[in-house]
Amino acid sequence: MIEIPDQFKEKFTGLLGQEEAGKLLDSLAEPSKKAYRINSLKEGAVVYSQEEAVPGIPNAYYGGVSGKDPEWTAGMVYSQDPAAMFPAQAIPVKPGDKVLDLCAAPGGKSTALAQKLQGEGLLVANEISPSRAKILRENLERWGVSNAVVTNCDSFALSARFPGFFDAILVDAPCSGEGMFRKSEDAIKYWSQENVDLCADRQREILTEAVKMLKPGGYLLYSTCTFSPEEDEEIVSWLLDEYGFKLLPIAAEKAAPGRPEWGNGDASLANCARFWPQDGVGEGQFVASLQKAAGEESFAAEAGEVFSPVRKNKDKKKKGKGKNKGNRSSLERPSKEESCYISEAIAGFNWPESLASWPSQMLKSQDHVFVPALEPEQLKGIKVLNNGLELGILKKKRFEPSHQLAEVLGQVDQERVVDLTEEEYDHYLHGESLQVNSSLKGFVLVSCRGMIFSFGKLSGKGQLKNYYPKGLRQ
Ligand SMILES: C[S@@+](CC[C@H](N)C(=O)[O-])C[C@H]1O[C@@H](n2cnc3c(N)ncnc32)[C@H](O)[C@@H]1O
Repeated sequence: MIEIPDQFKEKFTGLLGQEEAGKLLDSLAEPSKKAYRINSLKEGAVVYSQEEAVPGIPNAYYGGVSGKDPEWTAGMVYSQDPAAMFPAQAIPVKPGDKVLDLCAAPGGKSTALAQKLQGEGLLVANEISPSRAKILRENLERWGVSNAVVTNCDSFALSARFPGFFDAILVDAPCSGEGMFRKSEDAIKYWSQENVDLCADRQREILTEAVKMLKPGGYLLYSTCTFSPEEDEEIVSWLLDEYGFKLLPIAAEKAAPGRPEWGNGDASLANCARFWPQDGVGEGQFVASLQKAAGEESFAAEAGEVFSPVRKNKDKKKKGKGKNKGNRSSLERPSKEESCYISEAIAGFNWPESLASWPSQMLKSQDHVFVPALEPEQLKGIKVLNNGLELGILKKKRFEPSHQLAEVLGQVDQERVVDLTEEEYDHYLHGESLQVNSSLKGFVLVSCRGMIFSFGKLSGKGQLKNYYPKGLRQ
């Protein structure tokens, strides 16, 4: 391991005292903690040990997972630092809410937020880096999320489109990464006080835009994986002073409280949660759960723009004329003939309840057919990687269902499934076609140990054509 910088040691000895700083530095020489979450949107038994639960996080356990296992390819599990599970757990989100994850890649927190929404409402998952946004999209796809919009832009572009729009916003800010010292040599190599200060400036910049997008009374969750007060208590103090937020307590038994004296002295800063590696939960993490004052003028109302997500709450579904009808003039609906190809190709599959009305919601953009999570008009000027559920692609007089659809259909029991042996599964992941024992014909879902991870196409004589995406093959 690379040597921890002396300036870091001195800084934290000054802040924590000799004894506590000694514990922190000793813990940085220990191996990092591995853990994983089980996807409650899908059913299935995972083989990994569930002996040691991560305290305070439902369906989360200590232990490693492999990206080659069906548990992973079928989106049953997500590998995540246990302390990093707390931000998404702490933010109050319920099905039907409109939620923004502003700095979202690779998607640990977005997948957890999608679980809380249970397919109802909207998740906008944004990432500024194009390569990381692609990974974010893949992770949400694997998780079987159909009510998310994955965007690739900066916070300014988003705030211009979504004033006063969101019920809850998670800002897991880019930071100096001191809490990642055990996991990443780069975090140590590039650490400097100058970088800490630069990160703090960028965090204020990102949060300024986040605040504009939050409804009055909405929730803001701010988190970092760093220890420096400049990026933690000082930022939260600024939010309290500048915007009148209220700090909410966080249920995290093993976390240490925030340090009011490291910020503006406001006693409520103790409501923040600090995870230190020496506490034994996981890596370093800082979490602050805030609520915006209610009754403030809504930016959305001022701007005269109030949009709704396409997916409604189950109990709020409108019968007859849909509210979203009529504002899609610029978008095409598949023709009758195309709708027939689509229905034919995907007949016989069971759909999650939240997507029950997909046939009346689908739209076409060139050859791509999708069920939007948000009216596309609202996303003008924003780089969108995915809006809702990509159903598939229209080819000459036929339709090919998408990989995302396979992962979404994996949420519910299916009859049109071919379950592969572990050996067959390995071949399928490589991209090979297989001879299997099945009399089914046409598109089928492909699983291993009962976990659906792909589409395939059967010839009727047991020849299974491989539809596992080329970019994901291993
Ligand atoms: C701590 S990571 C996010 C981890 C993620 N929330 C998760 O749980 O998987 C911070 C992310 O913010 C991104 N980022 C950096 N500057 C940004 C900006 N101005 N707006 C949005 N995202 C930004 C980084 O590329 C990085 O992916």
